[in-house]
Amino acid sequence: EVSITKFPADERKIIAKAHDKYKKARAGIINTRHGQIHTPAFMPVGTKGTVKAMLPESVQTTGADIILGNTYHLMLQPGAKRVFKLGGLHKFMNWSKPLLTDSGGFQVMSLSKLRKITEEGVIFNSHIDGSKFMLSPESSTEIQYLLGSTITMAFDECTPYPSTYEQAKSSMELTSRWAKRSRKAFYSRDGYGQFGIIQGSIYNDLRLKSALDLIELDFEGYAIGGLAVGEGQELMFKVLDYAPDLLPINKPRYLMGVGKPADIIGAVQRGIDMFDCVIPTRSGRNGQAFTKYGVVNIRNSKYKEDNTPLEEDCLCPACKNYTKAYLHYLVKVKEILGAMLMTWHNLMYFQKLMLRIREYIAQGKDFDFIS
Ligand SMILES: CNc1nc2c(CCNCC3CCCCC3)c3nc(N)[nH]c(=O)c3cc2[nH]1
Ligand SMILES: [Zn+2]
Repeated sequence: EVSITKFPADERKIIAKAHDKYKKARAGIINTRHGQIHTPAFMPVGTKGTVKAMLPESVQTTGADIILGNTYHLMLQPGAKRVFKLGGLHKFMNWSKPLLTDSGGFQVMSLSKLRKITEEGVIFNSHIDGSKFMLSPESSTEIQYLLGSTITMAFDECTPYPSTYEQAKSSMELTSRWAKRSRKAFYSRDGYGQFGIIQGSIYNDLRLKSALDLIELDFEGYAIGGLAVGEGQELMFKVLDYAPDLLPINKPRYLMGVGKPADIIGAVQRGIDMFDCVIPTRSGRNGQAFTKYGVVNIRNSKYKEDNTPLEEDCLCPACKNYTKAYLHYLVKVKEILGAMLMTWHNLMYFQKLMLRIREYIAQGKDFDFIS
């Protein structure tokens, strides 16, 4: 029977670290209806039903087990009911592996114009044509069902940073009430799961209360929200020094919106299993390549006659068949192939990082220095 098992708890695949600094790092497998997810996992972002500039089969060759769909964009255009009628997002975008969709609240706050937060949900105007929409725990959960998400996120409010204690408290309490309604609206099926999202900003008692409220709802996994919202790495790690431990040890923990390689390594060391971030795709299109030598801004004129690959031992098409000079040229003249090759390399880089982290954990080795 395939289900979103947390980690094969009986086999305790969670490998507690010998070295006390890494005792919270763990490697595991999440079994879903659409295949396995090896954790720690990086999830590329597919904003409008596609990982920009990539074919799904290319995303697969980078090693990604799961990608993100986008509830906010897809509900506006082409509409969740239409995607459902067309066979669901997996079929629509030709991605047969796991799909995680965010609940949409975060995108509404960052993308839509006029919007109003009420107890019921968020009322907003589409950034496309200004028409009026409402996202609520019920409608968000239904939209994610219609899209066919493997992992559905509870509808939450991402508490802005900075927030006073009072602001963070009332925001977290709203998220707890919405989580209850999201859980009630979720149609549970084997191999599919719903994750709760804890809030509480930087206040540890609020983070604890949020975790207790959500643990009661027995989600298949838990996300830590309200981070990577401008607080900076130091403060984020301060919260991560305790927040993951508030969550059930045998269920997946997802840190939303993170992050750069160093952020990912630090968060894995603190017990996080899943990540999503637009950095490899968005910065790739903007000419930034992640390499073992650091970030290469390929538009820099020092590369215009550099006949060497980004990374001599990288197996991606950009490194196997092309030079920095060619990538420099393509990005400068805004050729589509430039976006494709830079994105492909960055996704490969992030997946290689996750693979090495999983290997180091499995071998009981420290993985502080890799990035
Ligand atoms: C970048 N930092 C950050 N992102 C957060 C996100 C979004 C995570 N990424 C979703 C994808 C974005 C691109 C399109 C597809 C969905 C957060 N989402 C929710 N629901 N709650 C957060 O507290 C929450 C907090 C976040 N912090
Ligand atoms: Zn490469």
